[in-house]
Formats: sequence, C-alpha cells, structure tokens
Amino acid sequence: MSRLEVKNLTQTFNQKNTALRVLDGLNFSVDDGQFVALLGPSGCGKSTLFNIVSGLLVPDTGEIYLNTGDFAYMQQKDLLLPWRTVLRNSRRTPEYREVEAQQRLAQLGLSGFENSYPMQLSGGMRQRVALVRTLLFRKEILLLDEPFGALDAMTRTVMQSILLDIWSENRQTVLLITHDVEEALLLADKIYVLTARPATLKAEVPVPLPRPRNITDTSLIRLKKELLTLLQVEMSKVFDAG
Ligand SMILES: Nc1ncnc2c1ncn2[C@@H]1O[C@H](COP(=O)(O)OP(=O)(O)OP(=O)(O)O)[C@@H](O)[C@H]1O
Repeated sequence: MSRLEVKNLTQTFNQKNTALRVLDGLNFSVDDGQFVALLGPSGCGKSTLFNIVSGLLVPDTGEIYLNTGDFAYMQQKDLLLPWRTVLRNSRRTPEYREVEAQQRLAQLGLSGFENSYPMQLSGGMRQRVALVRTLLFRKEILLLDEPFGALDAMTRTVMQSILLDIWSENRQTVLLITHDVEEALLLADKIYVLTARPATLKAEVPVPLPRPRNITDTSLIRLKKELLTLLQVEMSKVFDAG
C-alpha cells in the first residue's frame, strides 16, 4: 500500500528576476513502512521537495497524496529554540514523554546535557537533539533532511544503526535525504536518484538485502558503483552549467 504519492510536482522560484525551475514533473511513491533514501546533486531541489510534502510550500503544479497519518520533519537546520534546555527542546510540553525523552537522549549520547542550552552544544550534538525531538513526535512518516550531515564518520555510523533499530521497532515510513551513497545503501529499502536541477526522477534502485548490512558485501559494492555512475552524470551537469 502506498503511504505517500508525489505526482507531477513542479516548482519554480524567482531569483533576481529570473525564474529558477527547481522541480520538473517529479513522480514517485513510498509504501507503508518503507525506508526510502533520496540522492541527488546539491541544489537539485531535495529540501524543496520536503517543504512541499510537509505542506510548508505550495507547489506550482502537482499533488501529494498522503494515505492517512501524519509526519515529523527534521530540517537541515536544527531549529532548536535557544532559550530552552536540551530536555525541553526534545519535548513539545514539559510533561510530554518525559521518560522517553531521557532514554532517547541517553541512547544518542546526550546524557548529562539535558539541562544545557543549544548554544552550549556542538553542531553534531544539536543535530542529535533535533533527531530525538523528531522521533518523540511518534508520527507515521519521518522526513529526515540530512539528519547526520553535521556528524563525524564514527558518530554517524552509531546514529545510523540507532535509527535502524528504531525503525525496526516502529516500522514508520521514512524518507531520508542524504549525500552519502553508503548511508543510503546501508539503510534504505529503495533509493531514488534525482537529476540535477530541475529535479526529476532519474532512477529507482531497490536494495533487497537483509539488515544489518555490510558495505563490503559484493552486491552493495556493485550497487554503489551503479549509484556513483548515475550521480556523477548529474554532478557533471551542475559543474558544466556553473
Ligand atoms: N525560497 C526560495 N526562494 C528562492 N530560491 C530557492 C528557495 N528555496 C530554494 N531555492 C533554490 O532552489 C534550489 C534547490 O534548493 P534545495 O534547498 O531544495 O536543494 P537541495 O537539493 O536540498 O540542496 P542541498 O543538497 O545542497 O541541501 C536552489 O538553487 C535554491 O537556491
């Protein structure tokens, strides 16, 4: 069953009196409980897509079908409130999921920082607080825009496995924007590759392998080569155009 369908999305922004076409007839669907990764060159329109799916932005044309359920959206910028502590940023109200918030903060390596303020944390720590908040919303759909972008490689690996554990427990539908081909291969059931701006769907690459996965597995190495080739073609369009 489809949880989310994106139909023929088109979006144009006006920049310096010129029309910048960002999405151009984008179509895809995501099944209930599926973990989908979106890969595409920088600036192709991935965050714009999430802004439309979440209702923050109304597209020029096209439609979004959400089959019941609601979503939690973790944007690239962490959007933590500077006047609230880590614990209070993690929860919508003071009473809300107190115990779970404490547990998740500990799980994500933030024990002892519950009463710190965002400005007292590193970029990677702020990103982890934002992830805790997103998870505590307990929505059926998670929109994660580069959730691990500010993390070092080691912490990123730990966070990926925690996210997989949480997903296995709850089977939410996840859409993950990432620049990291290996991250997409380790986590996702299916990878959508987008073209350079204006974004359309370039390829749909299923990853039908059990988890936890090992990036040195021969089938993953083959898929990685395939994805890198697809992305290099699109990247070269960005740099040629620039
Ligand atoms: N509100 C806006 N007004 C004008 N232009 C915008 C707006 N939002 C995004 N853009 C432009 O749309 C294009 C796509 O931006 P978007 O943030 O969706 O890309 P992205 O694929 O998420 O990039 P990255 O991978 O680097 O985060 C960019 O060229 C950006 O300058």
